[in-house]
Amino acid sequence: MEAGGSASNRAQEARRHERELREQLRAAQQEARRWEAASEGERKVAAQLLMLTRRGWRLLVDRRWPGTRAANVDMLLVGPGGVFVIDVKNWRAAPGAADGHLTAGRQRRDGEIGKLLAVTRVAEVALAPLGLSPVAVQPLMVFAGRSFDGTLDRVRLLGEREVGPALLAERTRLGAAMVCAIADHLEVVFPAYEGSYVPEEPSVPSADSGRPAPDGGGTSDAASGDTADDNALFDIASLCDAAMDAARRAPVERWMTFLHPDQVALVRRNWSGPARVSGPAGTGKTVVALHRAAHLAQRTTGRILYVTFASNLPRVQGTFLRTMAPAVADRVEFRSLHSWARKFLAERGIPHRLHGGRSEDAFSRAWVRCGRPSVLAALDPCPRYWHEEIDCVIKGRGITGFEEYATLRRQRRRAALRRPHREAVWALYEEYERVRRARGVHDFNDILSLALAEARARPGRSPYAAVIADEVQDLTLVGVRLLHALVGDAPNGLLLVGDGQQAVYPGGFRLSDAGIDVRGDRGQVLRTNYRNAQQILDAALAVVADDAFDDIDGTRLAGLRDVDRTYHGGQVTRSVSGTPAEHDDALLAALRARGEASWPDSAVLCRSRRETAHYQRLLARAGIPFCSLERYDGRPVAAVKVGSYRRAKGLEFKHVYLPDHEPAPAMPSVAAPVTASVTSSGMSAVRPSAAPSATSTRACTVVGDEDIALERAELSRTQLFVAMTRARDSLWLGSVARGLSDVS
Ligand SMILES: Nc1ncnc2c1ncn2[C@@H]1O[C@H](COP(=O)(O)OP(=O)(O)OP(=O)(O)O)[C@@H](O)[C@H]1O
Repeated sequence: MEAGGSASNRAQEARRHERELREQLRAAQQEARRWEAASEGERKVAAQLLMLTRRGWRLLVDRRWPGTRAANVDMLLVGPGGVFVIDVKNWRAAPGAADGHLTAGRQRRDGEIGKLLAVTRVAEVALAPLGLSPVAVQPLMVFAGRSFDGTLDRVRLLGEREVGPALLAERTRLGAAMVCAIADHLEVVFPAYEGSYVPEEPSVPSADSGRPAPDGGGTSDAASGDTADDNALFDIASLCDAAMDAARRAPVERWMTFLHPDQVALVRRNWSGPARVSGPAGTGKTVVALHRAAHLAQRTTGRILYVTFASNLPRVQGTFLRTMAPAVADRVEFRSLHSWARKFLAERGIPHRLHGGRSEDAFSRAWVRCGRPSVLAALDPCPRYWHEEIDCVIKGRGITGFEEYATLRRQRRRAALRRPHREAVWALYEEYERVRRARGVHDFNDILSLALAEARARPGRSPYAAVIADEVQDLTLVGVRLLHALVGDAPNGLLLVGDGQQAVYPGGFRLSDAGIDVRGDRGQVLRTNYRNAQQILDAALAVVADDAFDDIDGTRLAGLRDVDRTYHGGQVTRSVSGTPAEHDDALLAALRARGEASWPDSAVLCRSRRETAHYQRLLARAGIPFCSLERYDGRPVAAVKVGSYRRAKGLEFKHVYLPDHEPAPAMPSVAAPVTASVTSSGMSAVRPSAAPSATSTRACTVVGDEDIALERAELSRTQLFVAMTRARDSLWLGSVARGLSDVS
């Protein structure tokens, strides 16, 4: 009964909508008939656009092009869907768009595209001070008397029938007040011609309305002599569909259209060589990088490569770009660095065999033979530290000779290794390489080194006009060298985006080590946090306040950074439980208390993969829908996201829950043992005392060297800081009072 009732309500609503659209289109057609100087085809285009003006859009017709003597802009249209710079073509011959060329019959008309792009740029510049990103200003060519739907460069090409529905279906970008402000601004920048052909006063509809287009070139129904009412019937159906499509889709997020004018300036900047954008968490670095990618794609015909270290982030960022700049989305390639390198090697026919598991196993064997019996075990008996030393320091930096390693200043590594230690590390490294090669497998570092060697040996013509690396602090030196090799020092070629304070992997590098110079205006710092409510940012900064860090540009920065806050308030909840079981109950209670509606905007973030699996099981048992961050692609999904701190990099959520969040203890003497207890449901809840690294699932509790313990503690504080700064509105911090759980 209820379902039937709502279906009938929907049908009534659809009929009301249809009546409204029919009236709006009929009125627009009557008004368009008064455009005496226009051809019939142009009037039909105008009717479609005038119909939009009855739905909150503003249309400016026949405007002067500033800076030119005689050139004009056919139309500027501003509405919920953004700003459109419109050129109307009333060609006798049929338009075509193939192989990158615009044609009218057999004639090339590429100059028309160039002209439209040039005037669109003028509009972009004019709107930049209002904070409008170039992605929201779109060039549109409309063919009177034609049916057409295509794209060339970034220019949308539409026929007169397609234009109304296409614009109506655009997702909402601008509110009514902004539409007004932008249109007012454009009216000043693009002044009207005197004697513009839109009459001020309504006049009697002309007798010839509805006649076939005078150019006779139309092949579509539009030029076939339909009456206005027939046209209305035809158009109404597609307009209705488009309006319903648009209503179904949520508005485009504000940051996809508006930026701070300083951000727009970075997006549009001309850099003479490699550049870097840095800044604390949440200051809009990724937002700038995505707009920059779209902007460069709009400016060039080449492809843009956008890479990160994390494998899940490219999917999310690709979804964002498709939403904010669909016209250029297919020219921006989102990839994790390793997946890109493997594709590159395959394309170049370079044999490779990546096998993480067998490589791990090769290291374990090397450790047993060469590491455990050496001086290294006295410094840190846990092989993980030494595995990281090989991964992040030796192979990550592409070091192939001992002497280079012997004198290396090891970034972000605290333990002072004397020569005998370094000799022992080198012996371990050589043994690992020997075993790995014997097994015929490559590790992740090998993939990047092979790709770098190939890129340098056969540079060829880069398929990329530009390369953008996000979260660059997590790449290795070899990784950054590889990206640099793709575009070199070309103007606007390489953009590195990231924040040294958020480095969640050991080791590190300086850009100068990679031969990359970003001095002067090519190194830009963002300082305004747009993401985190103040309480959350303060709590997160307190965690790393005492941890000064080396940035990749070689400067040393204090942990407590100067950040301008835009978002006050927020909620930080600390929950301390007596046992792991009580802790997990508290997490479920907190999730339930905030309510089901909040779950799609919530994330439970965990220190390790093992803990992630534990909390996924917990939510599954509690009947709370969840989605693994490994699979999340940025599209709305009605489930709580669950994943590790590392998988959450670059992402954000309204509500973040960090169960068992305490960072690793700072001193070896207080290193906590692995704790295990049995919950009331009989489930074993095992929690390692520190966040295990990706290279080992075992948690190390025995630490020999104080500096190594301090380094580990610092890294785990950084990881916690990154996880905390994923929260926009609320942050839940759960912990177990260890003393209590140990005796239970
Ligand atoms: N100009 C702006 N106006 C309003 N919100 C903005 C603006 N710029 C960015 N934001 C918002 O700030 C949030 C953080 O942006 P972004 O993810 O780009 O920051 P980030 O510096 O890359 O963060 P992190 O380093 O922590 O990953 C985004 O959700 C976006 O909504």
